[in-house]
Amino acid sequence: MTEEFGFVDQEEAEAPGDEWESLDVSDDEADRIARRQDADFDEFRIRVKDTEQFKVEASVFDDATLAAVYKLVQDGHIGAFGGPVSTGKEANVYEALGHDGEELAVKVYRINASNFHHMREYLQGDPRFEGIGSDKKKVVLAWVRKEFANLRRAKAAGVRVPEPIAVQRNVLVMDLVGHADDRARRLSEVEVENPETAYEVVREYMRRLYSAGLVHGDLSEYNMIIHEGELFVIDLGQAVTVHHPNAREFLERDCENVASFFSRQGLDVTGEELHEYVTRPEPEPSADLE
Ligand SMILES: Nc1ncnc2c1ncn2[C@@H]1O[C@H](COP(=O)(O)OP(=O)(O)OP(=O)(O)O)[C@@H](O)[C@H]1O
Repeated sequence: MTEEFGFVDQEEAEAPGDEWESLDVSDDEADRIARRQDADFDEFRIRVKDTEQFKVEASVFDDATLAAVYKLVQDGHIGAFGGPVSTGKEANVYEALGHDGEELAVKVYRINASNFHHMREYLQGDPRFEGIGSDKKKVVLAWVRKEFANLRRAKAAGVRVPEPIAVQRNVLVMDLVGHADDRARRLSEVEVENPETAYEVVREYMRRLYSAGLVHGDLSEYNMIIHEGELFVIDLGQAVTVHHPNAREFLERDCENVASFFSRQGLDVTGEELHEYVTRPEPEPSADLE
């Protein structure tokens, strides 16, 4: 970990919930901080912009993004910022330290680089985002909050995902899987010692997600990470509810991707059979047991 932001010792703020009805992305606090004349924020901005890492990352950390990070520091979610874990076209993931030294992953979306037409396809038809409109910033910010809510829902359904901690504007804070010096690896990068067990875990997670009303929508060996033998599902930004008009198509594609990975590991599995397993209704509790 490098480049301390400084530690802001405050009561741990409540992480925002799934209350989509009250979601108002235009009235966002980080935007207000960025616009406001605030001596503390100005000092923070100068301090951060002076560090080597942020000079390099100037395209990601515009003033509004810095203000979002500032708010997360003030709220006690982030204590120190580390280097990048992954740099993508739409988002970068950084290591960070929390309030009590816990290791975090901070995913920062680039509003301008995001493919918002693609995002809109997933948002339109999702009852949580009715009336989202076509304003680019609104769409991207809704996407980030959607990823946060999806992580929560997946976790509540018993799917192993990084614990979501906070979301602010285009910045999502979650638990880091693995450690800064011992990174979690993508399923695609590891040698799967016991593909049968791994497949059973993945198919169970897909079933639990589906029973909780969600379809991942981009599931493959690239969006599952492994640490100390545990498998975590990540990147739930595009996950849609089962009511989405394309939910079936997305689920079929996820099943094909997963089955094709595991057939390459030597298993005799197909996308259809996986789809059947994931969508099979739960058996009713037997009357004998009541
Ligand atoms: N919570 C986490 N803990 C550990 N590593 C993580 C975490 N979240 C993301 N990563 C790492 O960062 C990479 C990118 O994350 P993610 O897939 O969420 O972002 P993305 O921008 O959608 O990436 P891509 O475009 O490559 O799919 C992951 O492959 C993983 O290696």
